[in-house]
This record gives sequence, structure tokens and C-alpha cells, in this order.
Amino acid sequence: MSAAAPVSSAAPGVAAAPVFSVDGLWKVFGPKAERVPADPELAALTPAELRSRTGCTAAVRNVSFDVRKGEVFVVMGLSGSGKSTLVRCLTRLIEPTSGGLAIDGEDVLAMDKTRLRELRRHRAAMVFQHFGLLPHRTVLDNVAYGLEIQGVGKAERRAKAAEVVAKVGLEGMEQRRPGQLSGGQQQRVGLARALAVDPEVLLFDEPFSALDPLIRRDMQEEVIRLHREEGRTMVFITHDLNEALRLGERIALMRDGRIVQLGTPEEIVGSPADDYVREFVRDVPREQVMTVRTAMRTASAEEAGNGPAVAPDATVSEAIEAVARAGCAARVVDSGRCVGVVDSGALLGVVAGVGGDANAAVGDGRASVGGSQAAVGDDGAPARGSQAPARGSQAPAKADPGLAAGDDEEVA
Ligand SMILES: Nc1ncnc2c1ncn2[C@@H]1O[C@H](COP(=O)(O)OP(=O)(O)OP(=O)(O)O)[C@@H](O)[C@H]1O
Repeated sequence: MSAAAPVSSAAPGVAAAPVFSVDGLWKVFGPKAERVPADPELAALTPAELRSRTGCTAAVRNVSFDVRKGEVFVVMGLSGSGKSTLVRCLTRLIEPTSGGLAIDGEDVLAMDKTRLRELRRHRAAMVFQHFGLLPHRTVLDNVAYGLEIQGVGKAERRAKAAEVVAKVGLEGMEQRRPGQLSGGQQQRVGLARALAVDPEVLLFDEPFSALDPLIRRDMQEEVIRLHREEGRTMVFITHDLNEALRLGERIALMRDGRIVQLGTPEEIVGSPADDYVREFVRDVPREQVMTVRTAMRTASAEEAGNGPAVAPDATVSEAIEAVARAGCAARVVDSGRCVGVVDSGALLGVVAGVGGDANAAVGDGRASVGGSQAAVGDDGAPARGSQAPARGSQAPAKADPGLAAGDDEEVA
């Protein structure tokens, strides 16, 4: 697992306190599941061996990480890699088999039913792919629903709901019913409902995978905007590398229940931890993810006074444009000070994958991947430079009253 760079939400040099701390977490499905993490021999088996020896599936295997306050933490991996199980374990919608889990230092595994309900309703709200909207209620009342089950009075919850509806761009649609909205608009209602309870953390379980690519992009922008405005901690599950790179400040890449790499987009693309990750990211346009820090060298006295200026977190792609226009190396300027220089050779080296040191990366880590479609196929392989749309149906998902706000049913 790679060490992650500090994210922008922490003051320089100060590590933000974790919201979630996950330590050696396991979730094993199947008979006598507890024996798997407890027995080193069983714990070391491959998924297929484990299944044939014990009939068990280890959906989450000895996973440890922190979600820092104010960050967008993405859990990414192919279908079946354990993403949903892991994120559902965070609020014990799925009961972990073993390991440690805390929110703001409080032991989640020791919480009683009342405390758990409080956790799910107030502190960590989930946004699902199927929005769980109540079909006979208006947009406003759907958004107010989470507050209603918290016992907030009608006038107050309607005022709060109206404010959040406006925040997600649904002003004027307050009196519509879910069936009168597009898929993207319904997802905005789902998002507004989660936001209305003002949770400390928003947990997104592939919320946009049923949306068509343009609306999906709009919703991603919406999440980025909301995060910029509010700085709320977000945990976002996706199987789409492009989405992960666009949204994530840090990404946990999962395979067979394990986290194979945890890092900023720049670290994952620039320094893949193993061949699996390398294969996963091989078609990502590196120049759109890597920043100029990876290509920077010390400036000579003459260079420090000449050439176009770029910020340290400018992408290599932006620097290429600056260098091409000016016909000379660009200065990397941080707070008015020249901290280095990037020339065309170094920039090309990053594009070609033969230069650059991702570990030098800073900034908010979030990549601005443009038109690339580094989507992951359903067949277990990253889709090579394909224009593959997201997995799942392209039809707008319909309301699923079975998954209403404040969903605190225990799954396992
Ligand atoms: N209730 C269950 N009982 C038995 N096995 C399960 C159960 N839920 C999940 N699994 C298995 O655990 C593994 C991880 O599943 P999970 O749904 O967490 O993966 P995922 O990465 O979220 O997949 P997807 O992207 O398809 O939703 C899979 O092998 C799955 O079959």
C-alpha cells in the first residue's frame, strides 16, 4: 500500500484527524466465517481455494485505512472486488467479521442499536444508485423525509428542504413527484435528501452508474462543487476509473477484497503498486493526471527569470500548452516564487511514461481527466481506451421505495 500525500483539506504539515479509522477489517460470508480471519492458513488462501475449502467468500480481507476529515475518498475496483461490502461495513449495514472500526474515535463495533441508528441517520448518510424516493411524495417532501424521521417539525424541515433543493439545482421543481423527473434529477433529489440531515460524511454507493454519460458528468461536477463549497467528507464507490480519478482526492483500489493501492490519482497513475494497477491505469492520459511537480527540475538563474509561469498543481497537459506557446521552458511558480522549471523533454517524458516522480505530488490530488473514457469493463478487465459507458442499464433508474431515506435495515 502506498503512502498517500497530504490532501488539501488539511493545513500544510498538519494531518487532518480521521473521520473513519478502519483497522484490519474482514467481512467473510459463509459458514463459520469467524474462523477465516482467525486462522492464518485460511486467511492466506486465494478466493477460489477459500471457497472450495470452506464454502466462504472473503468480501473484505484485512483492510486498513483512514478517511480524513474533508476529503473525497474513493473506493474503486471491478465488480465483486468488495467495494459495497466494505462501505456498508462502515455503518454496520453489513456486520464486519473481525477488525477495528471507529468514527471520530468512537468504536463503531461497540455501538448499540440506538447509537447505530443515530450514526446512520445523522452522521453518515448514504446515497444509493436506486434513490429510494417515495413516489407519492413531492420533491420537497422526499427531501424533508430524513428530517421527518428525525422528528424535526414541519415548518423547519420544509425550510431546510427548500434550501437544500436549491443547493442541488432543483429550484422550481419542489412540487413535482419523482415520476415527473429525469434520472439525473431524481439522483439530485436523493443527494438533497442525504444532505438535508447535514451528515458529517456522505457515503455514495455507485450513485451515478445508471445515468447516461452526460448527466453522469453533470452529477460528478455537482459533487465536486458541493465538496468545494462545503468541504464535507465523502466516501464514493465506483467501478469507473475515470470517475474515480475525477472525484477522488485519494483512491483505494480494491481487488478480491484487498486494497492493492491507496493513493492520490497522481500516485496511482504515476507509481502503480503492481502489475495489476499498472494494467488498470495504462490507458489513462497521464498528462491530464500528472502535475508539473513530477516533471520539474531546478531552474538556472536565467530560467528563473524567464518563460511562462505555471502553478505547481497545473497538469502536465496545461504546461505542454504553455511551453508550446512560449517556445521555451515554463517556470513553476508557487506563491510568487519560482520553485523550478519544466521543459518540453521532461513533459514528454511524463506523457511517454518514462519520467516523473509521482511521490513528489502535492495539491488536492484530484485529477481533471478530460474526455478520456478509462472505464472499466464488466468482464474483469479494464476497458482499453474504450468509450465504454458505465456498467448497468442506461435507463434512468426508477424510484425504489424499498430503500427509503434513513435506510437502516441490517443486511447481514
Ligand atoms: N450476502 C452475501 N453472501 C455471500 N457472498 C456475498 C454477499 N454479498 C456479497 N458477496 C460476495 O462478496 C464479494 C464482494 O461483493 P461486493 O458486492 O462487495 O462487490 P462490489 O465490488 O461492490 O461489486 P459490484 O461493483 O458488482 O457491486 C463478491 O464475491 C460477492 O459475490
